[in-house]
Amino acid sequence: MAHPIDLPAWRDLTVHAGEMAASHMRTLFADDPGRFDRFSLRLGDVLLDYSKNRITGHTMDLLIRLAEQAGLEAARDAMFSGAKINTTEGRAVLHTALRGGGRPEVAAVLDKMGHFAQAVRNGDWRGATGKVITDVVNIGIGGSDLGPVMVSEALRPYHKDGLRVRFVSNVDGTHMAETLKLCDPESTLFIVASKTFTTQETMANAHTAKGWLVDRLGPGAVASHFVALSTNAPAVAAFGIDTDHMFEFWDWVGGRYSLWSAIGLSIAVAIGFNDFRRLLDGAAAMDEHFRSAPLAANMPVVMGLLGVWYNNFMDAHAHAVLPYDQYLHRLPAYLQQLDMESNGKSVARDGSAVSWQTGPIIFGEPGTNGQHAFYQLIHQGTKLIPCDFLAAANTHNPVGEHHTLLLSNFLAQPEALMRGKTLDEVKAENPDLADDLAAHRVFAGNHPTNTLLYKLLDPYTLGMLIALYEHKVFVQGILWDINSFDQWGVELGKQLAKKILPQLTGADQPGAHDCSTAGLINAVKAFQA
Ligand SMILES: O=P(O)(O)OC[C@H]1O[C@](O)(CO)[C@@H](O)[C@@H]1O
Repeated sequence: MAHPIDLPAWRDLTVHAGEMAASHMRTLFADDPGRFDRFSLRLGDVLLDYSKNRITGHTMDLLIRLAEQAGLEAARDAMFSGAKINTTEGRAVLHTALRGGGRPEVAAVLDKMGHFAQAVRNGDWRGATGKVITDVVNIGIGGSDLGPVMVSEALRPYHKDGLRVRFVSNVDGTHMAETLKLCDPESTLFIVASKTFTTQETMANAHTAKGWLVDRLGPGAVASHFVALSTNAPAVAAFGIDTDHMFEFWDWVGGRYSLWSAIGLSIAVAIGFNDFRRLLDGAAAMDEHFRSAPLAANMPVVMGLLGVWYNNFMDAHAHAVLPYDQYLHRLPAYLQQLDMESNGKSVARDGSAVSWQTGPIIFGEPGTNGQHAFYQLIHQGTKLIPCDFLAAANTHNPVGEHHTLLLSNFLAQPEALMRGKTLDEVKAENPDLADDLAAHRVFAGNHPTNTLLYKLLDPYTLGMLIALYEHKVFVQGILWDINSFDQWGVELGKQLAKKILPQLTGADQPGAHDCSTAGLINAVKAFQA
């Protein structure tokens, strides 16, 4: 395939971006009262308003043309068909098959997960001394942690009372130590979640948890207090977990796309299998939309293209995710892995170096916390930062006026970012203010936002939202001609950490390091002496 910058639509968009530089969204809205209807999409109980973007109908036409010229539809179909599109690892990319039905091996594992979740929840599965499980600790990192923890937090209203689900990821012993302080070994179940079952952090945490349990209940207790989620049965057995207590998945499920697989077991235990199924069904509905809706009416396609528009034609380097929904407080962290591990690449699919920008920096915090932290820079700084605003129209917690207050902020911020405030408006509000002081109160506006409004954060809707972002990331990967499904960039640090480990613990002198790293190794040892 031609590189994206060589596509005719890329050149047209470059010219068009120059034309758009002089226009302001205020004017676009003033000139077109139908803009909201024209630039919003609805799928079930999810509404995407993308009218507050620096776009016209012509912009969208050109972006769609770019997608067509980049072969987006064929690439999407190749993913769904199971073609080995992860070429650097020779793997298919089939997380959509986990929620679509049709694969007997997927159905069998889901069935096993359902029975297990039910047994833990109703007290049929007990600890070694006969106690009911009250605490479930998921031990995993990256995709084996971020998806489960984000969803588990998001669906707290659906948790079973009296059953606590905890997550340990960091190799920092503090994470495990502080978690174990909260657990009773007799009623704690550990879920060791690792696709490879070799990840250093997870293995260290799993061994520590096993040691803690064995010290208190003896080695015979491991069978009732440990289960594994993995693709690597021999490593699970070598760790000491009976493979009957292993929930399998496959190499065609990428770590950051794995919450729908056995990796979601902690979610199924927390919310019950029926609600886990609803999560999968919501994702499947978004898959079907992505697969069948025309590009111009396709939510993930539109969101992906808008990101490309700012990233590649308007010099934006970051993208903020701003959930006005406390239950989504881990969404930005989850999306950091999904987006940045997928699209943080600088080599095109043919192995050549890219000469265009790829994935943006993703960051965010729940609203309204972010408003009192970093929104200043988004409103008045020198950088263009497109934002996604998310909120539920209805709350699980109708406490006083809170939800209306929250929604008023959720609606006000995108309006403020779009409109801005002119010097004349500042002066009209403050007639006596000197010009040099008034200048500080001016807002340029014209800051782009997407707004995702949904009826209620339930499992189905959450499944739709997550799949929406997965496919958005896919769309962008195709447009940037990169492989969104490998992650070679995590390897070098792992390799070097392995070399440094014996130098920290033994008498070995640090060798083959730069003088900074060697100096720091020696300083650590000196402080520890
Ligand atoms: O599930 P595993 O094999 O322990 O891997 C955990 C994470 O490590 C990575 O390979 C690198 O960060 C992620 O892609 C993955 O989600």
